[in-house]
Amino acid sequence: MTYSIEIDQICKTYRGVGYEVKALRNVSMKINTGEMTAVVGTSGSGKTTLLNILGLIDSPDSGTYRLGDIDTGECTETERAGLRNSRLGFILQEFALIDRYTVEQNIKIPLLYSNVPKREWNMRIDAMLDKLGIAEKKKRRPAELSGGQKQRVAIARALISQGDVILADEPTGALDSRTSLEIIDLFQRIKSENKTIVLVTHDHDIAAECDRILHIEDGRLYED
Ligand SMILES: Nc1ncnc2c1ncn2[C@@H]1O[C@H](COP(=O)(O)OP(=O)(O)OP(=O)(O)O)[C@@H](O)[C@H]1O
Repeated sequence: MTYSIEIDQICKTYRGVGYEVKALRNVSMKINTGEMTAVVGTSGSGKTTLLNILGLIDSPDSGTYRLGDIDTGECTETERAGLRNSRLGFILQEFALIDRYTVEQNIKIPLLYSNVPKREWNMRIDAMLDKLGIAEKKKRRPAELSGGQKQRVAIARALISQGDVILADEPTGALDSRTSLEIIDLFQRIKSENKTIVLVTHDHDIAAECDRILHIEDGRLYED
């Protein structure tokens, strides 16, 4: 059986002059394709560190991480960048949109680093805008959008390269509770297209909408 994500005995320690922080301690988990998993934990417990490792932004000190059938520890930096662009979609804290770009330009960014032929870009962007219900905002800039609309743009940007694993850091953190639930509904729709979603959240109501809840405490992972 191949899991979408399989990590085994991952450790990560941050070291500097006079300090050492064990951010992840022997973390193991398997996530199936099409599962929506919440990672919850208090501030400083290791959630972002885990997400950065899953996103191939950072590497563990020890342990293995398989993305589908690929052992990422065996990959070169170029191969990791290739996986980031083709397999993964990121939704970062506070949307992380570029203010001076329009909605369309923001969504286009991952395509610049992908293998998607240029002639397909406009069609893909329009289809994605339609799907997320923000087609009329195409030429607007982030400052002209509501929080929920900004988050939809961030989700569109994460989905545009058609990666199969979506990693989201506090995707509802900046939204009121009604808009948060709308965004979670959207995730559930995305999930039904066989995407694997891992989201970090402080919000237990949001976590409760996921298929699984993983808790991190002081760098250790527990499942409900
Ligand atoms: N670059 C770094 N250098 C040193 N220590 C770090 C670094 N990044 C994170 N840490 C430490 O590692 C631990 C885990 O941090 P991490 O950002 O993963 O937590 P988190 O659960 O995402 O927290 P929050 O919910 O506040 O974002 C914390 O103690 C943090 O201070």
